[in-house]
This record gives sequence, structure tokens and C-alpha cells, in this order.
Amino acid sequence: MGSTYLENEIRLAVFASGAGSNAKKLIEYFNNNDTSIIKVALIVTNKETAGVIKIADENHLPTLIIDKEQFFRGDAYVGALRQAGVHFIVLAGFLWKVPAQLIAAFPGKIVNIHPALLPKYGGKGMYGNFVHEAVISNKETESGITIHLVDEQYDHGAPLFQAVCPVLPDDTAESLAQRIHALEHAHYPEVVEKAVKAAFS
Ligand SMILES: Nc1nc2c(c(=O)[nH]1)N[C@@H](CN(C=O)c1ccc(C(=O)N[C@@H](CCC(=O)O)C(=O)O)cc1)CN2
Ligand SMILES: NCC(=O)N[C@@H]1O[C@H](COP(=O)([O-])[O-])[C@@H](O)[C@H]1O
Repeated sequence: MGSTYLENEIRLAVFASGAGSNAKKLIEYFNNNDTSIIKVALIVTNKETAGVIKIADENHLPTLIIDKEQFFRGDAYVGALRQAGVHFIVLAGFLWKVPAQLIAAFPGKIVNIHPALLPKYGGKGMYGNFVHEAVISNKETESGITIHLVDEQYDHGAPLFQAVCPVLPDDTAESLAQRIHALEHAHYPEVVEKAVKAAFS
């Protein structure tokens, strides 16, 4: 994957498995801002049907579609990410566990957004509407988002930011997801910007 890019750019790879609404907000925040040296440079997905691919195409961004064998038992795509000049990784609805090899290649430079108030409602199986269904089932009166550094366990890395929203008595997983998405879109880009600046300061 050939790339030409400005030497002073800090290049992000956004990993996503789904619709990509967070990826879209990150692209709009960084790539539509002429004063930012931080840019989304690559979209990485494990799903050939992911909506995030269309978002990448609409924004003239390259997409890397990864497979399990190389990701978990090969080089974890470290070579391809280096060739693309990637400096920092942002997980945005990515549904595979990032392997130790990739974490080691980007120490302190991988962040994730989780649609709940960790440490509750995290871990294997806790993604998408499964999270919101568990929150509602447990009659929680509030939920929110957690943005954290990524370590080798799911949803275990150092927290960077949390925001809270109410859970209403008549909420469904879909209505709560909509409220959570609004929090994500409002906060993720700025928290990513702060984390990237801290990593490269
Ligand atoms: N090493 C890490 N990798 C990932 C983390 C992390 O914190 N450390 N966060 C996840 C994102 N995530 C929650 O925020 C999450 C995503 C997916 C799962 C999960 O249970 N996945 C299933 C597979 C689902 C599929 O393939 O469709 C599974 O592992 O069985 C839990 C949490 C991203 N990676
Ligand atoms: N545990 C991981 C997890 O559930 N991540 C969640 O996936 C959604 C992706 O939405 P998007 O594709 O529209 O950005 C987001 O709500 C994100 O918090």
C-alpha cells in the first residue's frame, strides 16, 4: 500500500467493524481542519460489509480489510501499518481483541471507546446493543461512555475519559444507543486529540 504524506503529520488508523459513525466524526474533526497536523490516514476493518468502508470511500481514504489468520497468528498487520505511516490507532466499534504484538508496536498509542461506564458492563461479549440490553436489564438509572488506553485485556486499559447520560424507564437498547452515540460523537475526537498530543509531546 503506497503512501505519500507530509512528514510532520501525525497519522491515525481508525479500526472499525460496523457502521462507522464514530469514524465519520473523527474524519470530520481532523481531516476537515486545515490547522490540525493530526489526520485520519487509514480505515481498518475486519468486515467486508462494514458501513465504515463507504465512509472511507466517501472521504477518499484507503481501507485495509484484515483477516483473522494474519491478525492473530501473523504480524498483526504491523508491517502494513508502518508502511502506511501510521503513528496512532483509534478503535471505534472494532470487535476483535487487539493482539499483544500490535499493542507492543504502538505502546500507549491505541485508544478505545466503550459504550458504558467501565469497569461495569465490559469484557468479552460486551459490545453494541449487548451492553445496552444488560444496562437496561439491570435497571441502571444512568449509563455513559468510557474512553481508555488499550491493553491486552478487553476494556481493562487506563481510563482517559467518562461521560454520563440517564437511562429512562421506557428506554430500549436502541433508544439508549442513540443517547450513547451522541455522547461518543461529542467527545471522542477531542479526547483522541488530547491523547495523541500527550503521546507525542
Ligand atoms: N486488546 C484489546 N482489544 C480490544 C479492546 C481492548 O480493550 N483491548 N477493546 C475492544 C472493543 N470492545 C469494547 O470496547 C469489545 C469488542 C468486542 C468484544 C467481543 O466480545 N468480541 C467478540 C467477537 C465479536 C465478533 O467477532 O463479531 C469475542 O471476542 O468473542 C468485547 C469488547 C476492541 N479490541
Ligand atoms: N465494546 C465495543 C463497542 O461496543 N463499541 C461500540 O460500537 C459502536 C460503534 O458504532 P459506530 O460503528 O457507529 O462508530 C459504538 O457505540 C462503540 O462505543
